[in-house]
Amino acid sequence: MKHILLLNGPNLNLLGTREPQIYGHTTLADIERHIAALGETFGIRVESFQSNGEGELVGRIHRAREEGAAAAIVNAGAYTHTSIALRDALAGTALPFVEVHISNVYKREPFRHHSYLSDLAVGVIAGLGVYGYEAALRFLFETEAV
Ligand SMILES: O=C(O)[C@]1(O)C[C@H](CCCOc2ccccc2)[C@@H](O)[C@H](O)C1
Repeated sequence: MKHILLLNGPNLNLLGTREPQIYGHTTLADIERHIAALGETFGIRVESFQSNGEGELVGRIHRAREEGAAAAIVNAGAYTHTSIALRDALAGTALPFVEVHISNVYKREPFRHHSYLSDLAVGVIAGLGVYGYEAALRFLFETEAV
């Protein structure tokens, strides 16, 4: 069975517990369960990983490629806006990925308007709430990226 990586960055483990006005009430565990279940209907195994550490996220990207992941869904959190290391890991492993943001970062503070990842991504989804993760998975399946 083909597999993909669902990667979530710093503070996304807090989803559903704080700032619901921005990020909603769905927990990360709920997102991971939903995406895994939907992936199964597509014949895709979804491996989920969340870390608050930049280095751990970099290492998980390396491992995904080593293990033959076909693609990734990446919400790098605030590292989106700061991390050349994550950019280099995604570029270096050539893992096709969809960048997802729950909030519409372009309606928020200017420092969230730049991403070190977007030009490497197959596509970017922002502002659709947690539905962005499902849209990313459906896109990867329908376009046979996976
Ligand atoms: O909108 C997104 O998904 C973001 O990637 C979320 C990041 C923040 C994740 C923090 O998530 C929390 C969730 C609940 C409570 C506190 C933080 C933010 O730094 C990006 O600019 C946009």
